[in-house]
Amino acid sequence: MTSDQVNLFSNNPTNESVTHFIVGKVAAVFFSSADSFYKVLLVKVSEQNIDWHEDEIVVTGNFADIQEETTYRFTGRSVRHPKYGVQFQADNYQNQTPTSRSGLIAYLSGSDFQGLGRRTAERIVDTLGEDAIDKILEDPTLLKPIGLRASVEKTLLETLRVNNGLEQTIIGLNAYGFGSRLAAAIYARYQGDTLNVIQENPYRLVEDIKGVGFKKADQIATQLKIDPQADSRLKAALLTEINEVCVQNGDTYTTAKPLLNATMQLLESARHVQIDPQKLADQLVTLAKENKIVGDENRIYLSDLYESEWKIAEHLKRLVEADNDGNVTEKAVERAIGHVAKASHLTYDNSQTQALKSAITSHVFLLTGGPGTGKTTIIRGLVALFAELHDVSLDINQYKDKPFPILLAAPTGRAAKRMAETTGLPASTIHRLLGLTGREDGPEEPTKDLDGGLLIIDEMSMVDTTLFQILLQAVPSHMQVILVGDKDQLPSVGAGQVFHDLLESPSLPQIELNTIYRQDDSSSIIPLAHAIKNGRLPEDFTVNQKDRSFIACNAYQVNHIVEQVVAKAKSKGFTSEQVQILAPMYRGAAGIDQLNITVQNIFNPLKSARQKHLEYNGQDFRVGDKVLHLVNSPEDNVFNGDIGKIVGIDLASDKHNESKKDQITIAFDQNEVTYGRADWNRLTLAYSMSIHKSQGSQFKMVILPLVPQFARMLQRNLLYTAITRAEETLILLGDMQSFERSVTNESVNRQTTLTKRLQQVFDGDQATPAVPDATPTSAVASTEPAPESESAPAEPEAQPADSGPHELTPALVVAGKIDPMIGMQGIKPEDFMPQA
Ligand SMILES: Nc1ncnc2c1ncn2[C@@H]1O[C@H](COP(=O)(O)OP(=O)(O)OP(=O)(O)O)[C@@H](O)[C@H]1O
Repeated sequence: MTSDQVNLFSNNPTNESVTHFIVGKVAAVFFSSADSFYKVLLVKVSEQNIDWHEDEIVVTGNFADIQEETTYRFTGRSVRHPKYGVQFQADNYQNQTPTSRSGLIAYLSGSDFQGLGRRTAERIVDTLGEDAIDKILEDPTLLKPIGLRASVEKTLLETLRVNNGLEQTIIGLNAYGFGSRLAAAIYARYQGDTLNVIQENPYRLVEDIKGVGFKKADQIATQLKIDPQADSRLKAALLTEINEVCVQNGDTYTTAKPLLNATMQLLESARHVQIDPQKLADQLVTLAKENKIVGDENRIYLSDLYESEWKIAEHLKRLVEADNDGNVTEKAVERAIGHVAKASHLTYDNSQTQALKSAITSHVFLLTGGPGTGKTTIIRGLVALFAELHDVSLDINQYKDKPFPILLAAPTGRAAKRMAETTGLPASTIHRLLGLTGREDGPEEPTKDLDGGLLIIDEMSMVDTTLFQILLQAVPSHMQVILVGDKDQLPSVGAGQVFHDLLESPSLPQIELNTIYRQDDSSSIIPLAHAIKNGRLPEDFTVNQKDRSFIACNAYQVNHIVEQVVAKAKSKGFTSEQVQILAPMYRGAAGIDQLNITVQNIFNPLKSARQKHLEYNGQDFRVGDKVLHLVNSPEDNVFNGDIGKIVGIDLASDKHNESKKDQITIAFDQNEVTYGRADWNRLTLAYSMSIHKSQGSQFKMVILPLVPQFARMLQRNLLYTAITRAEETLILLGDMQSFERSVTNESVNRQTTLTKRLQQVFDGDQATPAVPDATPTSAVASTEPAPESESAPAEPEAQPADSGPHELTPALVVAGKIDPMIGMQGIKPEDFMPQA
């Protein structure tokens, strides 16, 4: 028994030195959690030391692979459940393999081991002794002298491994410090090989298991005394840092110098060792050879992002050049636009008319424009136009057993909801449209194939490279695709600046709407947005308007002013859902964290010491709090950025709390979700939130502090995105210089190569990047059959339209089409050594 198994003394109220246990056969598994090892079992008790006088007992705990009708030894403690009475809460368990001669013979000749009779079982025990099972597991060749039939020997080994190995694996994973969720994920990946894999190369976990970072793997490696200069360690650190750089900056590639510098720092600080720079440079090249990264000129990409950019370009070319022009004449389009304008009582201006015409006759079309310029109006118009020109009904009741021919989608739940409201038609998140969970690892995810004639994506600026590639892959060639967004908003959270890059391409038809229509109600927020977009603050910026005001203050005054403004808003009837504080950073006197506490105490103060509340991570959660969900949880139908309200808090100590665990229940628009402690890191108070998290949402009143402390973040697109979240009232606070700085600080473009790929693919210029000595390759699959050669098989021809997933290019690098070493030649340690 490992030390992990004896971890319950402290829970034993009566006798500090006794390990409580139950031995018994599992009669039934009452409950088995889908995403962890948690199970509730009914056990027929054969032995125990907990003063239990009944035949059966309910045992709960984290168990990997419990077999019914198998005997286990559970260690833990008995607890009294308010509803179900006494249960045994197991901290650990072990398959109870019999150790006496007769027990062992009975076990081996029992129903678990097909084809093994009593006589053979006796022979095994007589030959190998009473610890036969351990010996066999250690060295299966010991069975040879017994002379078992091959199939019997195989079953015997497999069963012994299942019965005895899994618990050991889970115990081993626990010893490495993995909790139930991660242990389940790791076991699911490596099965019976789990501990071997970890012992051999714990750094594999970084690549294979989401949620295991370099530092965790490095800790295990230290435990295992793995050499800090080991290749596997250097490679894992390099991959971690490429990811980090791309995630942090939103770039799709990096270059050798910053990458190698950051990696060096990670490697040296984590284990206090000096790393040989030449070895690190060598491993970068090895990673390229292993197709995990790609070098192109001086750029270094993760293979997935590299391929995604190429594939986006190729899919767009496939769509643009698809042979799907119906017989819609220009005249018919003009006539239909007239009908639609009349029905909506609008006179479209020139660029709007042009947008409608172009969009409805293009295979792919991009529409951008600031707030109030008519993007939604055009989406509505296009839906009506499409319906008229293709003679389809917009009555969703007529599509009970067939798909609706127009697909509307947006990157977030809130944006999709707005789209549905403004069009009166079904709209969904892109993830839901594609049947994705949001936990996808890479661009190779299988998705649903889309069905219909027209796809409109709103809030396109929020769509990242990977998601866009997955989306395009699912679009059949006959489908028209219209991408709508505001190019001046912040780019996606994930890598890339897809909408920006697409708009840079002359090969994609596009229109920018510039005339502002939503001004009739004397809104001054929209003109402010347009002024900011054009790089200036209006003259009247500090003059209070009906719908916006500016309050000059420093960082240390922000909190107090927000307090006053929110208290006043509350007294005027504003609810916490309607008032949103936005800020660029979490820390500091004017940061999100501090403002959350302040505003929480106005909208939802703790009224008495006896009121239920739970503290977590410096936040105090109370019933009635507005909270933000931070990750995608498709199993609960809640997604990153969803805002909800706490409707219940259950404390473990509550008399009536059957779960005996601390829990928070939150009502979202769509459903209620209960979070156990392990999931609280998915939540944060949402009275104040980051501008990035607010993308795709709008609020009646927005309060925005900008102070010099946020200097690092102050950029034009950040300010622009923040103020365009305000529907009716905008309160700006801070100092003029910070606002001026934001406006003049033109947003820095991310490092991406999508525009370049579009140009290369559309121009048919798919030649090898110009690198001396690089193996000559064709960078992307051409739609023309590739010349046959011995080494590279002929490229399959482009798939015919609408034939399932649109996988034009096989994994480029993997298929040997791209030399992963391009750009890697000649990388020398001095290229990335810190400057003296
Ligand atoms: N040609 C037009 N004539 C009159 N009103 C118009 C015209 N185009 C748009 N509008 C009106 O202007 C307002 C803003 O338009 P719309 O909501 O389509 O803009 P938007 O670009 O989607 O704005 P946002 O991005 O802020 O949601 C709406 O009330 C709309 O009816």
